[in-house]
Amino acid sequence: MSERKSPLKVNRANSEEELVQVLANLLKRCSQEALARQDKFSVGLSGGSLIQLLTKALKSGALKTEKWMFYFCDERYVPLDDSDSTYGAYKADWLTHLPSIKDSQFVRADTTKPLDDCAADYEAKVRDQVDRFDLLLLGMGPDGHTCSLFPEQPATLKESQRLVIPIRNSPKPPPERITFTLPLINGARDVAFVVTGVGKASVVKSVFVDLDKKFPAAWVNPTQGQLTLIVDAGAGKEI
Ligand SMILES: O=C1O[C@H](COP(=O)(O)O)[C@@H](O)[C@H](O)[C@H]1O
Repeated sequence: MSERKSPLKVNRANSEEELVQVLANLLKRCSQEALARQDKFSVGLSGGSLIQLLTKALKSGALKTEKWMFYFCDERYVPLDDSDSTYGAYKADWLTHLPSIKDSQFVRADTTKPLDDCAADYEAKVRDQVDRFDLLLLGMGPDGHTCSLFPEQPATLKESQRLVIPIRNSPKPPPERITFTLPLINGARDVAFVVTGVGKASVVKSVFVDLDKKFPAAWVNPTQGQLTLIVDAGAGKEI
């Protein structure tokens, strides 16, 4: 058990429609706050189940996205056109549903470089372009992993210098990835987990109520930012 640096805000949605609306409201608030401070809204994206929910939120929210820049909280080390590529998945979805978002708004990893260089190069891009992320959208697996920080690889949680690291032997395929580290994640202004499905109910309790540090997601604790949990009825069943 350890203390949160700021209170956790929990949003429980009773339907997918409601969850999408909560996500749209979060995007609206964070983008308005960011654009009142500066000329750009920096958002870190995760993959997996978040992709389609975010697409729906962006569609329903009728938000002006010209000044938004999208980064990847983690990325699979595969070619950009591989079906496992998170960038590729967003690109395919948004090309169809959100044509106003341009490819130049994605800051993607160069997976043609060797894995270590790919991570270092992505870190250099982040350091060059972002002082502090305005919003990170995170998912969580049933094993309590977030980004590509897995419970089987606890050393990744101790990283204190690098902001983006390579991952080898990921327990979830594909085995090679790059991921944001805790110093970068916990420096963000807003960090929101979007977690759905009853299969994640018990890990949601372990992470967000018990703060059980054997789960990487429990290490997410923004030092001066807001942490939000958005769950559907299934994932929120035990909290
Ligand atoms: O492999 C990954 O998994 C997590 C969780 O995905 P979900 O489908 O269970 O929501 C995701 O957040 C991460 O970006 C991805 O690389």
